[in-house]
This record gives sequence, structure tokens and C-alpha cells, in this order.
Amino acid sequence: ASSCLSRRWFYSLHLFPRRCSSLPSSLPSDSPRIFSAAAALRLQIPRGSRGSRSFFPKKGQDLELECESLAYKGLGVCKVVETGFVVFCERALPGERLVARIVKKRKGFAEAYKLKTLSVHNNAVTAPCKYFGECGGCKAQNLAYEAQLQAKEQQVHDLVARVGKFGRSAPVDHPDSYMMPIVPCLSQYHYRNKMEFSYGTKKWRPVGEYMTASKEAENVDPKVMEFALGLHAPGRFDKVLPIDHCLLQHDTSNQVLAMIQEFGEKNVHQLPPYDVRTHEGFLKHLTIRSGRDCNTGELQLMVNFVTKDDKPELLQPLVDRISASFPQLVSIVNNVNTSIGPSSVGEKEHVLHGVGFITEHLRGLVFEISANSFFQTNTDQAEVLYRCVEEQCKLKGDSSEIVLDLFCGTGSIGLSIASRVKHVYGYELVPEAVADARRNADRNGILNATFIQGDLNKLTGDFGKDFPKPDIVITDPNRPGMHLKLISYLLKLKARRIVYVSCNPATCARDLDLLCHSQGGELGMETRYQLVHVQPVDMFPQTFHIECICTLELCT
Ligand SMILES: C[S@@+](CC[C@H](N)C(=O)[O-])C[C@H]1O[C@@H](n2cnc3c(N)ncnc32)[C@H](O)[C@@H]1O
Repeated sequence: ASSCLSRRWFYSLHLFPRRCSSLPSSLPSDSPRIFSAAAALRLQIPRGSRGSRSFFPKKGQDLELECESLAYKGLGVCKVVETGFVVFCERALPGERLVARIVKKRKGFAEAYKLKTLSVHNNAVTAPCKYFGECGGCKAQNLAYEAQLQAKEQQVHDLVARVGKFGRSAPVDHPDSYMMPIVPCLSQYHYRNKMEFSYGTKKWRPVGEYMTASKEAENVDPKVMEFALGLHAPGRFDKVLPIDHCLLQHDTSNQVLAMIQEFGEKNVHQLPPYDVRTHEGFLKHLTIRSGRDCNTGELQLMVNFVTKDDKPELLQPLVDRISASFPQLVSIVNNVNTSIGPSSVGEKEHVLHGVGFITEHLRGLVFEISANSFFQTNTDQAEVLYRCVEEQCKLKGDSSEIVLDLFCGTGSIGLSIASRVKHVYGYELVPEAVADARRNADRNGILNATFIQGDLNKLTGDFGKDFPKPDIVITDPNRPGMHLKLISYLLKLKARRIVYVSCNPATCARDLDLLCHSQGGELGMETRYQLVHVQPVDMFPQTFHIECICTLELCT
């Protein structure tokens, strides 16, 4: 059992009633590499509830449902009260009785949106955010934190058991147990060091549950160009809910946001927001990041304006205003992104104020973070996550081991264990992140770390020439998980241990299956790994996002 979590938490979690959904045991056969939300849904249909067609509700029909549990991504798994037919419903919570309207019919289940709560769910709490229900952000605020943890732990267990084909774990105290209780996060609000907001020309006006949920209400005049800065309304790429205060970010970041809002409203013609439909306008995104001065520990802020055009001079009055008001702003940058897609990564960057990066402490090291580099968004909980990763590496501590850190970002995981190993080799796609990783190694006096830029989704025959055979592989891919070629490569590489950090347990479970059950199978490999440890860590309270660490040992 991991020493990085309290066993008492496990028992307290089990005071909540558990309803284990029974999930089908395999991935959809059509395309195991494409794991869409729909596929995730298909995977989670309770077996006994596949209704005959006569039980199938019609599109547009309003039905009374009872929510039984939460599925992947926080969708409520509900049953139609009279028939038991399974319906997945957004914002439905376990124990809630509700009225919902069917929006999609699928084979054996349906999808619905909530119209009205008839009786509240178990573990109901009052959501503290004024935007709750209208904002596409943290949707779990009205669920008690312990119940959020329980739902996340259960989802990881279900996915590993069914999609990964490992079966249900033995109880935590049993020597054969692979599943560890989730590690809670101490700060349940104000924990994010980075928030990304969107500009738009259409304001989403909160008018209550019915309107938002139905998506029917186009409650703005399409001809009027407005100034909107905030977060997208749920499921709406073109509607921005204006936000001047987000409970997930630092209070000072909120003050900066409010000032940028006010300035934008008053100067809409000089700084027009970008329209995602017409592709006209200038301001696309605003990112506010926070860190700490490495000497004083004081708050540092970075603001990044993503614009359609390369006209940094237009931003100068706003830059002067906020930099004069907030001494914590050590960096204001402008990333120019001319594409019509939703990306906020710039093709060109201008530093408009300060140094162009912020710093942060993590595991006794100092990290420089630039605007386009990935850095864990919950710094305090990243300490916990990285400590768990290090424990799972089971390092000998004699500086004899080689570690390969795949998807390394700014190098933070590898650098945090460099003092205990012979050499760390980090691999990362984003050139700015690789540059940060190299600078971070220098800044911390670390000489035994090498960072290589490359695309792990496009492995060539040369891959592996830059590093010796590793003893331990740490892999931390983004949501789509690892490419099949990378999994094949790892099976040939035969490192003693693989520590897989994931922010998407569905794709992680799929990859674990391939790493552990491919003997003589589709990859034609004889190598086999054994799953020894699954550790969910809550990095994102009030949301249904899940992080977990899964450890594999090479079978000899
Ligand atoms: C979840 S982050 C993990 C970063 C780092 N391990 C950490 O803890 O800060 C995933 C990283 O993978 C990188 N990445 C995404 N796609 C990639 C690819 N195809 N090849 C290499 N790196 C990639 C991203 O830029 C990002 O830095």
C-alpha cells in the first residue's frame, strides 16, 4: 500500500453507499484507438438494463428518472422510473429524482438533459459559485467533496477493471490488491495556477437551469456585436458566459480579470473581441497564470493575450493599466494565433511587460514557466502527485538507474528525481517547454538531465538512439493517451518498471490493457507487464476530471 495516503480516508470514503456499475469487459471492436466520449458511454451501460425497443423512449420525450451513480466525465447514470431503461444525463447526481428530456437515442440507452429536480441527490451541498449551472467549468460543486472523491475513485476502478480487463481489485489490505484509495486535495477552491478565458462577441446571459440546459434559447440578438470575456457556456463554442470572478483561481488573479473585463467593455472598438463564426475581431483568449518568486515566495502573475493579428501595439494601453495596478504582474505577453481553430497556442510571441515567464517552487526546485509550456495546474497537489510517482519508481537510491520521462513538459517530474538517479532523459513535443526544461535543469544545477524535442505520436526508426536503455519509464501523456507505436516500442524496450501518469483513466485503461495483455496478440509481443498499483489523486476538486498513477512491473 502506498504510504502517501491516509488509510483512514479509504474507510471514511466507504461510509458512503457504493453502487458498482457493471460494465462490459472489452473496448468497442470497431476502433480501439479512438476512444470517444460516445465509446466511453457505450462501455458503461449496466448489462441487465438493455431494454427492448418497446421500452425505448422517444427523442423529445420528458421522463421521470432516478440517478444511480456517476459514469465517466460525471454523467449521471439514471434509470427511467417505470421501466428501468438507462439514460445518461448531464448534471444528474446519485440519489436525485428528476425530470429530463431525451435528446439522443442510442442502441440500448439514451441521453437526456435535466429539466427539473424533483428530489435532491444524496450528499447535496450548496454550490458557492454564482455561475454554477450556467458555466461549463466546475460542475461538481453541488456534490459534497467526499462524494466527489468516491465517484472518481469508483470510475477509475471501473475503467481499469473493465476497459483494462484487470477485473475488480481485491480489497485494499489484500496483497493482490491493485487499487488504492484516492488521495484527496486539501484546497478545494483557489487551487488553480492557470485559468484560460475566451473572448467572444455573444454574451451568454444566465437565465436559469431550464434555458441553459435546453440549448434552445438563443437569448441574444445575432446582429449585435457584444463584448464577452469569460468561460464557454456548456456545449457552446460560440457563447461566452462573462465571468469576473472564478473560485478556482487566486483572488489577485480575479482582480486582474475584473480590470481586464472593465477595460474591454469600455474599449470594445479599439480592442474588438474575436467572433468564432465570422473570424473577425482581435482578442481571442486571455490566460492568467500564477506562481511564486523563488527568493521571497511572493505571488507572481503572468497574463497572456492571444490575438488574431500581429498588432501588439493595440494592447499597450491595457498593458500599461494593469501593470501599473498590479506589481505582482511580472510578465505580460501577446501570443499571435492566426488560425481559425480554438487553439490558444501562439505562432509568434511578444513580451509586452516584464520577463516573459513566471517561476514556481515544486519539490524543492525552482521552475521557470513560459506562456506556452505545460505546468501542473494545481501546484500543491502536484507535490503530492510527484511524491507518489517517485515512490512508484521504487528507485534504488544508488544513482545507478536511467529514467526515461515521456511527455515531460517543462521537465518537472524528471528533474524532481534527478538527484537519486544516474540520468534522466525527457521527451516533449513543445519546443518552448523543452527550452524551459533545459533552463530549469541549469537553474537548479542539475547536470544529469537531457531533454529532447520530438513527437511521440510519430515515432521513426531512429527513436531511442538518443538515450540508453532505461530502467524506469515515466509516461504522462495528455488526454488521448499513448500512440500504438509508442506502446509497441515500450514492449520492445522492456524497462523494469513503467509508471503511467494519466489525466484520462479511459485511455489509460486502454493502454494498460495493451501493455499487460498483448502476449501473442495484436502487437505480436511476448513481453508482458503486470499491473501492481493504481493510485487516483484528486488534482481537480469541483470538477469530474481525474488523475491517476498506474504502475506496471515487467514480468520475467
Ligand atoms: C499532461 S502533460 C505532462 C507534462 C509533465 N509530465 C508534467 O507533469 O508537468 C503532457 C505533455 O505532453 C506533451 N505532448 C503532447 N503531445 C505530445 C506528443 N505527441 N509528443 C510529445 N509530447 C507531447 C504536452 O506538450 C505536455 O507537455
